[in-house]
Amino acid sequence: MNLLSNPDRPSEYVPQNITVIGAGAWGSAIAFLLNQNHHQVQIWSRQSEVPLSAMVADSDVIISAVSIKGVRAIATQLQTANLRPDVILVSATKGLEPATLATPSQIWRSLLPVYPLVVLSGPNLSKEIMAGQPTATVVASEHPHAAQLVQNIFASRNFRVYTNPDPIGVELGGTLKNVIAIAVGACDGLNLGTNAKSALITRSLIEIIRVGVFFGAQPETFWGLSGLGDLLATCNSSLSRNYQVGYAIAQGKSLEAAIASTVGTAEGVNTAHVLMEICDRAQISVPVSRYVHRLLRGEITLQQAVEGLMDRDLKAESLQEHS
Ligand SMILES: NC(=O)C1=CN([C@@H]2O[C@H](COP(=O)(O)OP(=O)(O)OC[C@H]3O[C@@H](n4cnc5c(N)ncnc54)[C@H](OP(=O)(O)O)[C@@H]3O)[C@@H](O)[C@H]2O)C=CC1
Ligand SMILES: O=C(CO)COP(=O)(O)O
Repeated sequence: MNLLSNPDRPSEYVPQNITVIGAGAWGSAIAFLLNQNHHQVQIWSRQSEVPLSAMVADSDVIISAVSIKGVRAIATQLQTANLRPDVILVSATKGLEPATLATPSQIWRSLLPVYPLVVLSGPNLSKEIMAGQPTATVVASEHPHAAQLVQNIFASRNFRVYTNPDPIGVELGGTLKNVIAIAVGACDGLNLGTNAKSALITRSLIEIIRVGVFFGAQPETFWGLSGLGDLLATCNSSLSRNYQVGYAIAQGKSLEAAIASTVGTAEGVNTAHVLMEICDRAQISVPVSRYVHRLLRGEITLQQAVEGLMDRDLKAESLQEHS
């Protein structure tokens, strides 16, 4: 059945098969939500005995929830798989690829351009979702019917899903806040107070928007769940792995020890490096992210980062600031 052929289908329409790629924290939470909605869900990971190409053969929807380092390998495998012609691809990764500076959706689009792609992102701490706590998210696509279909398959009493027509904006909100969560974790680890934390979060949102606009995103997207919403969630929760890394560094741990003490992937560490390359090339002013980057590279101490941010030239509170 062509899932896109009937835009007027009833909202309770249930696809036959969904494959979730990635059995980490996020892939497991996604599968949990879909199982609750009685879909036929299968999870594939590198440990699976069934080849990916065999598992996806009958899938109506394929959801990728692997970390950024796995995205290209997975999309490349799917290029030679015998996919349904009407399959919908969903990208749930929050990261940037070092070799190409690409976002996950840019990788998916370049390798599998013929299939509608939906980006799923929002304030979605997996442990809260697995505990059945109320959560909202965003599904964004240039194909409105694909976004609506993904909205319908996920929506439940505990999981409220909004559509959005700006996939790159939705994706970058979720990706770039990981760098900021490291800064805010460090801020909390140093007990710098609520004023400092609010200033960090608010000024960081401005720099996330600057980068987003460079990528062609709509500024208003970043005021929504996938921007401000995810920034607030990740910067206010010790469940966030990125926050945990910043907090551990403030406790005196090395970056290596901070990463080792964090269960799961903290994408913000890699994202900080890729983001700096993008911002250096495009001359985008991102002072908070830049100090996080210098801290992670061991170029400055945390105390120097705090002083450096506070000592910068005085300026107007403007979005249009350049370096
Ligand atoms: N956890 C959360 O609350 C949320 C996470 N995200 C994002 O989802 C992504 C995954 O996060 P999360 O599940 O938490 O991380 P985990 O560390 O728990 O899991 C990482 C997943 O990526 C897979 N993976 C890593 N490298 C490769 C590779 N080279 N090829 C194939 N698969 C690979 C792992 O497979 P394997 O087990 O075989 O190593 C595993 O399934 C990240 O981008 C994260 O930012 C987004 C929203 C919420
Ligand atoms: O993206 C997330 C919540 O929306 C998860 O954040 P962490 O990757 O920092 O745990």
